[in-house]
Amino acid sequence: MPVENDDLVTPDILRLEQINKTFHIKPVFGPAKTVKALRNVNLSLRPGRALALVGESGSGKSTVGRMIVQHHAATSGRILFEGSDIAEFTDRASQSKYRQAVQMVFQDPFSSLNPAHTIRHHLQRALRLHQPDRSDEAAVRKILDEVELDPNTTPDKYPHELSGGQRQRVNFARALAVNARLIVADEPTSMLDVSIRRSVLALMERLKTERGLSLLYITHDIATAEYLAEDTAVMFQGQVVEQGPTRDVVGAPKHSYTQLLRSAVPDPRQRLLADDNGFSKRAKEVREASARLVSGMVEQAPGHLIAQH
Ligand SMILES: Nc1ncnc2c1ncn2[C@@H]1O[C@H](COP(=O)(O)OP(=O)(O)OP(=O)(O)O)[C@@H](O)[C@H]1O
Repeated sequence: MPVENDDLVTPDILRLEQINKTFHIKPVFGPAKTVKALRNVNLSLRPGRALALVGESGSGKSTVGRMIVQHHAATSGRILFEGSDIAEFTDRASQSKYRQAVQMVFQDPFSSLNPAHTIRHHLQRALRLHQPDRSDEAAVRKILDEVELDPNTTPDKYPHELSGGQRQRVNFARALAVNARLIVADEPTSMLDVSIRRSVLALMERLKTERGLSLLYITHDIATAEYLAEDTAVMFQGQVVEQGPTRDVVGAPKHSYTQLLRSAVPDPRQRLLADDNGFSKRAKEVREASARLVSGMVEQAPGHLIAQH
């Protein structure tokens, strides 16, 4: 189907509209503080696609993820899932349906697995709750096979008996067991060995294309966006500074902060010293300019939006 038609008929699975999030911090000592973690964030994700949310530490990426899974409420703005405002999912039935449909995979693959239970227990529990007619051993084996874990040996293992990469695969298997439609993956590969990061990204890509899963892929590594995501949004200090098709945003960035992020892809041979050809000075200037309030987004090419400050 041509993309133009697809654009017309496919509604977003997820949409953030003018999201603001302010944290009020009351330390034991010293004055109370407010942190504007998100400022007027607008994002959208199509079903069966991946959106990469890219930015350095503290830019607000995880806050976006945690708001989508309702760990935090928005200070203002709306989050729409399949067209419905998630703030209106207040009764038990609609909350449970939403928590089934949207699953989060965290950076630490151990954090959401219970060390006292086998992998079979984790998956059967998820299946029993959400797909009771499919909670047998065959279903466990099929899901393990789907995430490329050995269906013969894995069910009896405990989380500590698996590698980090295998544990992360179990987390994706659990999302499949509950029949999730959207996975929010917050730095899912950053605690894994470099050698296996790519295979976990490849698994996510496969779940997207074969299962039709939608993915919000949160990462500080802009280079990996190209591998997985059709669209990319770049955040800095709580604001989206550039967004659009990944081939444009990552391939030909227009905002000076995205360009900085691209140029900062680490080169182990290069150290940022005083004689770094002005890179540090330029980086400081770009960061200062990019932190200013976004006054609007200019459409550079179809769907490719650049913040004006
Ligand atoms: N629960 C909280 N209470 C107070 N401040 C918070 C809370 N969560 C996040 N923040 C603040 O909000 C800002 C954005 O944090 P967030 O964790 O979303 O950034 P991030 O881009 O995901 O960074 P990282 O990759 O380091 O997690 C930071 O200034 C952070 O200190």
